[in-house]
Amino acid sequence: MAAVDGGEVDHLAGERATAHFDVDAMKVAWAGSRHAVEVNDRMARLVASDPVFRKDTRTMLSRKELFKDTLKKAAHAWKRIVELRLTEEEANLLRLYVDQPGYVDLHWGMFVPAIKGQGTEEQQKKWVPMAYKFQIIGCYAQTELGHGSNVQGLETTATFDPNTDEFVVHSPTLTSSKWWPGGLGKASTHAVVYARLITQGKDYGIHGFIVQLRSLDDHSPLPGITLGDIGGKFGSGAYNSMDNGVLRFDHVRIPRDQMLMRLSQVTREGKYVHSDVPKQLLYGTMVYVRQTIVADASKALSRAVCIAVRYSAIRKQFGSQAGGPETQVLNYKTQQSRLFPLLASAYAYRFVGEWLKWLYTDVMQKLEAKDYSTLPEAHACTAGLKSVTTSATADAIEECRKLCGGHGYLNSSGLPELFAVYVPACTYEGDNVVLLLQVARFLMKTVSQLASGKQPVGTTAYMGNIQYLMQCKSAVNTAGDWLNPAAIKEVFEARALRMAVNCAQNISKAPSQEEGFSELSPDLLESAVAHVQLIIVTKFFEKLQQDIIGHGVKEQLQNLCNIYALFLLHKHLGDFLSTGCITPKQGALANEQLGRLYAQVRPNAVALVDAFDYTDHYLSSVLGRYDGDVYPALYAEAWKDPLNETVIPDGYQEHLRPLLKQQLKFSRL
Ligand SMILES: CCCCC/C=C\C/C=C\C/C=C\CC/C=C/C(=O)SCCNC(=O)CCNC(=O)[C@H](O)C(C)(C)COP(=O)(O)OP(=O)(O)OC[C@H]1O[C@@H](n2cnc3c(N)ncnc32)[C@H](O)[C@@H]1OP(=O)(O)O
Ligand SMILES: Cc1cc2nc3c(=O)[nH]c(=O)nc-3n(C[C@H](O)[C@H](O)[C@H](O)COP(=O)(O)OP(=O)(O)OC[C@H]3O[C@@H](n4cnc5c(N)ncnc54)[C@H](O)[C@@H]3O)c2cc1C
Repeated sequence: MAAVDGGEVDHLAGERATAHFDVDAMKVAWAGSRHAVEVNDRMARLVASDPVFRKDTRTMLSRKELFKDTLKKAAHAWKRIVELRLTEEEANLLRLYVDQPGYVDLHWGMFVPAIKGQGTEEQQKKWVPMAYKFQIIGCYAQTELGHGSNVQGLETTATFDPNTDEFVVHSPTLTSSKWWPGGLGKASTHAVVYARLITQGKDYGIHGFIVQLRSLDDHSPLPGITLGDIGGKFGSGAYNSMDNGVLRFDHVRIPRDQMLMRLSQVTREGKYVHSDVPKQLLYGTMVYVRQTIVADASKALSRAVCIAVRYSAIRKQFGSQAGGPETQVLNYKTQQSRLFPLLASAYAYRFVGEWLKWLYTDVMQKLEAKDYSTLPEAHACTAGLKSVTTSATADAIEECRKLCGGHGYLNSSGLPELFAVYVPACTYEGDNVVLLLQVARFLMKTVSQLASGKQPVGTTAYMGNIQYLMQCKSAVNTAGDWLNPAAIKEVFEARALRMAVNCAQNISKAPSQEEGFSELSPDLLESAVAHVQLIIVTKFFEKLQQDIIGHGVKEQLQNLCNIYALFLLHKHLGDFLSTGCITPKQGALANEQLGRLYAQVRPNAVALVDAFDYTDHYLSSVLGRYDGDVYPALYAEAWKDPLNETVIPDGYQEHLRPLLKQQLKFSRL
């Protein structure tokens, strides 16, 4: 039981008793190993039991108070990490469970990886130990006021001066101001800055540079540097704990050896030398972070679903006859058909995230061995999965809020803040539409190479089966036939391939490839989504092939996998019908099967969210409490609001009383 701060009575005990599987074994399947369950649990409890990490009044703090609270939590987390000699794995989890975005996320998540990925060994030796000891704090300064998506359009310049062996970093225009980097506004002492490298009069495009921003003595900005926070953001609490910043350079000089030189170098004389590696490795930090964002999607989605499932089991409406009990809203078929696909998606994203981590590690090993062949696929997979999982998760959190009715709209439900903190994931680390267009570009390239006989590999291997997939017809005859993984995989592959081939054919009719791509871009987005959904479905099926232990665990995962796939089929029925992959009758059978699967999930629903093993502290929701004791908690929470500090509100004398008196006068007219 994970709820360290839950009450004595378990109002959900009845729900837990109906589960048909071993919840502890499911925790292992979810976390990836028994070790992962143990370390997650230990770090979550450590955070939950520490009063410094309280967050129940976070949404009521002013921006300044919230920021200071974030600094305090980050410093305290670091103190605990050092005192307890936590491993890197433990420290990362501790920060995750602190659950308050802050400069440390960018320091560990982007600054350090950028230096490790793009710095030479010598540069890593110099900078990484300082970063590891927090002697410096770093951020990732790429985006500018004028350009974010178009990285090649960035305007900041770094001009080499051979007289002094320095780069001169400069912001030539207002739009070249760095804008958005997290941690930049108030906390960072250093940044990895992306700027156009100019040497010997030639512009060599975007490169990374380590730039010191603030004094290590008194934290004041160094000469020539203008720094600040860019202002309040969407929602209460939420991402406002982060100091997203603005940065301008006025001819700031840095030593030549602060250019990140693993991929290309500038010599003492100012000669530009590019190593024999693809230029796109410059984007490596983004690929790394996109991969972690997919894992985060399952975390955020499972959190929202956990709240909505538990509350739906407690909440009762209608159905009372002659004083009998009312119906739990979780028993309504509409509630199930909205909620259970989200539950299934949380599991699907968890497993595809696990696979993506493996893919990323594999590609990195190949890159070390100078094999760059898998780079395009790694880019397409990270970009596509980041895009599809974050968009669906943001929508799902909002759906969970609605599934909790009016109380879901209260900050104390945890859902508004979760949404506000999560929704920028659709934009940062690459706008989701821009990233899907990258996937589409990769797909169009793969389709065009089919004609030349090149066999696609990896996640596009199915395209090699083009003769069959372009004309096959689904053999599904009964609702039960949709439980056959081969039947599902076949229609997902046929849909993805046919959509891609249709796009490629239509592009080829345009005056130019570029015009065709632009004109067809809305269709290309849908084609990219179909391909990415196929990856997620396939990886879920592959997970089921693995050794899954524990009573009933595999059966539950099979149900969830089928729900995920058939829900997508139902939602995108238009794609499957218009490409001729299935008939309307087969579509109806899929929907019939979905209803049956929902009925099988119903008695297991609460246990399936218990398997996420979240503490009440992490959930931070009165509706999602482990013990289900929702109403007293809701009632108590209301009284914590600053508005309830006085019975008569501030402003009564100036603004309410005169109004009430004036109304009296009018009523005499
Ligand atoms: C309640 C509390 C909850 C707690 C919450 C917890 C945590 C929250 C805390 C933190 C959140 C974490 C992170 C937030 C921080 C965010 C950071 C950022 O946003 S950093 C900035 C990110 N910026 C972007 O992503 C920019 C997007 N743009 C691009 O990536 C490129 O410009 C784009 C669109 C790919 C285009 O590239 P470009 O070179 O201009 O052009 P082409 O399209 O022509 O591409 C040329 C070829 O290169 C290939 N390519 C492109 N990218 C890559 C890549 N990354 N890797 C490999 N290859 C790549 C592309 O396919 C082309 O290949 P071909 O020529 O077609 O073969
Ligand atoms: C909370 C948050 C944290 C961030 N943290 C950082 C950070 O730490 N460091 C950093 O460097 N940056 C950071 N960013 C910036 C982020 O990476 C960019 O905002 C993101 O890459 C999107 O770029 P943009 O803002 O230029 O959007 P734009 O590209 O201007 O997007 C505007 C619209 O145009 C559309 N669009 C753009 N190009 C195309 C196209 N080619 N085809 C079709 N449609 C297109 C988009 O889909 C979107 O609808 C952060 C952003 C946010 C919101």
